[in-house]
Amino acid sequence: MNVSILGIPMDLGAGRRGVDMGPSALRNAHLATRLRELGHEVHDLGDIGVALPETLDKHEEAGLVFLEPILDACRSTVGRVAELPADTFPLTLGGDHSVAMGTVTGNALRGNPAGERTGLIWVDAHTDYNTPRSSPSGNIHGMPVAHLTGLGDARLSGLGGPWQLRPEDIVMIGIRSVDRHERDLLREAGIQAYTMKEVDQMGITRIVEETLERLSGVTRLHVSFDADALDPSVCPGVGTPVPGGLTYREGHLLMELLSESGRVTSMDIVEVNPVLDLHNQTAEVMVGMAASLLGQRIL
Ligand SMILES: NC(=[NH2+])NCCC[C@H](N)C(=O)O
Ligand SMILES: [Mn+2]
Repeated sequence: MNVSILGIPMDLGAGRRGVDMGPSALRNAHLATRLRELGHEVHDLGDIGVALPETLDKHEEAGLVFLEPILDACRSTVGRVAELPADTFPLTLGGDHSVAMGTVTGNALRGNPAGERTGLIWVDAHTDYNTPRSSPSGNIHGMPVAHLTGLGDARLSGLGGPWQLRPEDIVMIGIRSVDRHERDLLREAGIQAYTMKEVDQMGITRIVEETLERLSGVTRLHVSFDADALDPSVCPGVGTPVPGGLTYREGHLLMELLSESGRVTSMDIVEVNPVLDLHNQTAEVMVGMAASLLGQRIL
């Protein structure tokens, strides 16, 4: 396959600094080499330009911290991803999870004049379904999914023009941290979320079967993988760790089964924070996850 790597070195959406170095840490963990070893043709397109917080006044507008520079980066990302050829697999590297507003929208619009439906598999400890009103922090990385479905601030929810993600086309896996008002919004939208309780009870295999069944009507499928979905013992380099996460093998099994389905058309790796990491362990684990999604097998 043809794989296009694109970095979005942005930490403006997170409460702690450091995930702007995520793309660099992932490249250092031999991302491209690992994928080439699997037989893929890999093109690294470099990084999207993102403003540095040191050059900005910390600006909060209507409950949204750093709205303007985040909007700029997401708009550039939409443009860059949407123009990629239909036969390439975009692998986008965050950055905090607010980058997903750009990557998901860009992939949904990419070579899609007929308006085919896009499915989103959100692998995360958090549902990231806050709006500026429900958010306890004002940090935009807690809000991308809400904006993708049209809630919240009109500038962020309008990144795809009239395009919006349908709540029925979203499945979340690994969830164990949801804010109080965020929970009500999720329920109202009817988004399918497999919490860690369901992961424990049902196992990853059944969850993947149900997920693919639920998303059987979509032709394009994006996986947005937040490193904090995995347990902090596996991925310590994250800004908002939550105990009780996916094991190393659960993460790989999830990627292996999705890979076998042959239906995933793009992926993000986000929230890798080298400042908080141990010898780049988190980036190395996440490179392994991408490799499993792109065909790596034990035997
Ligand atoms: N992508 C993330 N790490 N999101 C964490 C969000 C934390 C919290 N729910 C908030 O909205 O502030
Ligand atoms: Mn997230």
